[in-house]
Amino acid sequence: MAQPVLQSRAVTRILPGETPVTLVRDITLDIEAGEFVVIMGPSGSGKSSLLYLLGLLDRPTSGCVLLDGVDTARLSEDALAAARLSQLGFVFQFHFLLLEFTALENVMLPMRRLGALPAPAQRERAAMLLADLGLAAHSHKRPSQLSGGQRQRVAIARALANDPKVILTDEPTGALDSKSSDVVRGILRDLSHSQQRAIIAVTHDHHFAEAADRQVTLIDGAWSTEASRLRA
Ligand SMILES: Nc1ncnc2c1ncn2[C@@H]1O[C@H](COP(=O)(O)OP(=O)(O)OP(=O)(O)O)[C@@H](O)[C@H]1O
Repeated sequence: MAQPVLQSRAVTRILPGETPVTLVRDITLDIEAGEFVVIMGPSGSGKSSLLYLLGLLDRPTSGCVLLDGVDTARLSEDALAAARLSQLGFVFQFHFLLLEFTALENVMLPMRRLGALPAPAQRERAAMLLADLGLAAHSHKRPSQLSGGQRQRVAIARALANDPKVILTDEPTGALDSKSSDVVRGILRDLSHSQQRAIIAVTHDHHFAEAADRQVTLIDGAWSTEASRLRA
């Protein structure tokens, strides 16, 4: 069987302090290439904390996260940043696009940071990604000239800029109307099934259950019994 693209092994994250706070405990999860996994659970159950750990934005207190079989605990901060830039894509509830840049320039940014392509190729790829997401006519607009759904599609194009294996997304439909939410869920599903990218989505949006391959649930930082049963 193929190596899972992203794995967490008994990951626990405790915030130290006078009263330590356990964000997540003993989380084991394997995510395959092309798999669309949704993480659900009540507010405060640790979903975003887990996504940050899986996205190498935070380090576990114990346990480990493996990216393509590599134990990321061994990586320096610089190496982690390089792995995030080249292998992971992020989409958050609020788009975090740079307001003074056009859609095209926003999508080019991660490519400029990585520096693997010459500028004309970066521009060409950004235009292609925007066109694939139905935004060819909007590539020279700034975020303020776009609708919420269009901005979120630009954010998805930006997440795809460096051709990541994994897309991690936190409430991608949280600020969208139901029509735009349908579009975003469909795009994420297509990215997993047609492009073989692993998609991990944290959400309260129950419509994701229909789009995803697998749903797991956190309660108080740990898998719920039901999720454990599904994993068995
Ligand atoms: N820096 C912090 N200091 C103290 N407590 C924190 C910190 N970050 C998170 N927490 C707590 O850890 C728990 C998990 O938070 P997290 O944001 O991961 O939950 P969540 O499931 O994503 O919530 P929501 O659905 O409301 O976004 C919450 O009880 C939160 O208050």
